[in-house]
Amino acid sequence: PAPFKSISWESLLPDFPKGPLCKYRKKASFNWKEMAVLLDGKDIIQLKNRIFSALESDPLFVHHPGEELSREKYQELTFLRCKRLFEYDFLTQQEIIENPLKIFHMVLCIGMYDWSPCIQYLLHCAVSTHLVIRHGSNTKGIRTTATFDHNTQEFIINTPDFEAAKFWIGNMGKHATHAVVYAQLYTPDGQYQGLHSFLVQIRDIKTLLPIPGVVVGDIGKKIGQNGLDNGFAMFHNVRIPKENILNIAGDVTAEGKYSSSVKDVKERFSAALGSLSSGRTVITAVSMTNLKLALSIAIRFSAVRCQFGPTDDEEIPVLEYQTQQWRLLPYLAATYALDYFCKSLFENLTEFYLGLLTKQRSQRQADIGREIHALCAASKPLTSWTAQQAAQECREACGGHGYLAMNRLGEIRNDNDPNCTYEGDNNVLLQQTSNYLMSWMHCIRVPFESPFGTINVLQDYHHILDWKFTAMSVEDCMDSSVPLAAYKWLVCYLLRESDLKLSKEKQSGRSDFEAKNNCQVYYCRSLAIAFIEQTVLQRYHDYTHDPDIPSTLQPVLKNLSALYGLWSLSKHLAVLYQGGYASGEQAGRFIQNAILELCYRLKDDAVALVDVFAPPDFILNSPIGKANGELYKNIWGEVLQGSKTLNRPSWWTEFCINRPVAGRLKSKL
Ligand SMILES: CCCCCCCCCCCCCCCCCCCCCCCC(=O)SCCNC(=O)CCNC(=O)[C@H](O)C(C)(C)COP(=O)(O)OP(=O)(O)OC[C@H]1O[C@@H](n2cnc3c(N)ncnc32)[C@H](O)[C@@H]1OP(=O)(O)O
Ligand SMILES: Cc1cc2nc3c(=O)[nH]c(=O)nc-3n(C[C@H](O)[C@H](O)[C@H](O)COP(=O)(O)OP(=O)(O)OC[C@H]3O[C@@H](n4cnc5c(N)ncnc54)[C@H](O)[C@@H]3O)c2cc1C
Repeated sequence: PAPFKSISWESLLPDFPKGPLCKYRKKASFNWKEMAVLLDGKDIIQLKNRIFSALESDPLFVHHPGEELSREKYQELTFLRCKRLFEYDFLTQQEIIENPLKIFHMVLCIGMYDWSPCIQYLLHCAVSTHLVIRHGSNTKGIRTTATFDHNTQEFIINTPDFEAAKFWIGNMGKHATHAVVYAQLYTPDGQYQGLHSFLVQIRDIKTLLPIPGVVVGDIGKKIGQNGLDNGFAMFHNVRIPKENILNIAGDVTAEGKYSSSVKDVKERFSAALGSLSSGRTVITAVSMTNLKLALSIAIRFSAVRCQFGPTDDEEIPVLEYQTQQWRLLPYLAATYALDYFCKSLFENLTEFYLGLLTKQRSQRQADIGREIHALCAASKPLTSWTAQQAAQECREACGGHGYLAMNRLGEIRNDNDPNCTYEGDNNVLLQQTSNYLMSWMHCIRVPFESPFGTINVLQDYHHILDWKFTAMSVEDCMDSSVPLAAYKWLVCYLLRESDLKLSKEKQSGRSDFEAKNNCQVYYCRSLAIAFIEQTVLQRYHDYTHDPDIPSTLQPVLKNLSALYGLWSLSKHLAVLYQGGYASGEQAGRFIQNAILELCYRLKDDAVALVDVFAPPDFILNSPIGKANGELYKNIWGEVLQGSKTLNRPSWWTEFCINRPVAGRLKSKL
């Protein structure tokens, strides 16, 4: 990040309008602008400002308060906005090469406005990764085939039946003309060669009508993201040129012989699916961004909305209540920890991609691929579920106003929901992470490390299993080193227990498949979750305790780190006791009291902490979340903009004239 002193705050981060939120802003222990510059740096803040102001000034992105768009209209508008994003072309190639993290910020800025155009745009950009890949979770079981015909030098793509249809595919419902189709490859000798991807034209580029042999259409209304057109497709012996195989995993010669630099079918499978890691990393960040949106709204609301008070004539902001603090502030801490984690994961991903681009074939490159896969297969579940729970908590934390669609919490919740499912169902993905961790069990006795160091904790496995909770007071628990130590024990313990359970299952005669199935709940699933929480906390703890962090910001950052760690850990208290890490009444009580104390200490910083990451009002688009904190004026302003707010309903005669005759239709039997 750029150094603090060289920056002009006025141009980069303008002050917020005066209003009811000033009271809390004045109480903050730190300067929110200094924090924003520390976390993002001047360059990224400028990029964000550029994108936000382009969207705000563009009539195509204007909001339509009080207006219900039909799905067809919303899809059309989304497509126009997506086209406009291509016209803006916010980043030059040079900028991306110099700082790939800018792609990440660009995507999230657009998504803060609306995920539908953002994802549509991403999917168009990412056509080279995977527009279509579908047999649900079990990708090995995809039944679409690609058979090479060496007489015509074409692949024949075929969907055997309706159940094998591609379904859910983004952009495919109405407008995609080409798709990347994953299919099982067969060579003319009848040999099966595994999963490969192919570029297939599905619609005519001039008329948008389907190509002969392709049945393609829209799957219908979804719970959220309705600007996006998700579709289905079936292929009836559709012929595509030989060059359309995307030869990541292997290729076919003109004579129909299969060749691949990766000999092992299993490795080819991983290579074919490797691109999914980028999607999962992006979705981790998308979910974290939803946390930012939901919390910006709920915390600003809570700082202004007053209910009850110590005396009859004094009402206090609901943020002053312990419950409200405990419901919201741990999610605020999670947002900071996950934001940092997302950036670091993206950097890991960039290293992986650079290796791919420079055709690295080293062991390290392969290990990076495995580690990234294990990390994002658990970070996507962690972050999407955290955002899901937070969106609901924020909705309720804003009371009735949270349920008003104009305040956007419902949209955030519904648009976040599929993050738990697409690019791999969360529960299915967690198994990938636990498989990876279990695979390290055989190395436990020799020195080992992973490229990003996330499994290095296992080097001290035997020693860590003897650790105990040693804090002697609440004050002792106020640093993230305490939950971090507990997490290290938890990961080692759950790894040992999962391994033991698997061995027992196998010893009792169960097949490998059955044995694994019987270890899912309370063992492997908990292991994967504990591992990713520990990794997020480790990275955030290291960051917040770095001596280079300005002393003006370090106390609040350390509080956030401690709160995130303790709050996440508190969900595992039963296992900490069960496994003997904690004992007696005090341990649990210290953790609970430390959480409450940290919430209390952070409450006066909460508004400033959301000011750091909240997008401008136009982007946040929530009257109760506006930066001026004028809750009631903002709500009224929006309510009165509805074109029919004060109108008599078109069906008024049904009420006033055609009155019901009570009991007229009652059964006479
Ligand atoms: C300068 C350079 C800068 C570069 C920067 C990079 C920038 C990148 C930006 C890119 C943007 C990307 C855009 C994405 C847009 C995202 C926006 C959101 C839009 C969402 C749209 C939704 C799209 C979809 O949903 S697509 C469909 C996705 N479908 C799935 O995910 C299916 C889920 N199922 C699976 O993935 C698999 O089948 C799985 C994992 C369940 C495997 O099950 P199975 O039991 O059959 O196999 P295993 O025996 O467990 O595995 C065998 C072996 O393979 C390894 N492996 C599996 N997957 C992977 C992988 N992805 N990567 C690596 N390795 C993998 C597995 O670990 C096993 O290995 P072993 O060693 O044998 O254990
Ligand atoms: C909004 C949206 C957009 C999408 N866009 C695309 C797209 O562009 N391209 C694309 O290809 N796909 C897309 N998808 C599909 C998506 O990738 C799949 O829905 C996802 O991978 C989950 O697969 P599934 O629906 O078959 O669920 P299933 O696998 O049928 O899962 C059903 C339930 O069974 C459980 N389950 C399954 N297997 C196991 C197991 N082994 N152990 C324990 N539990 C298990 C799951 O946890 C889940 O709760 C999209 C989905 C959505 C919701």
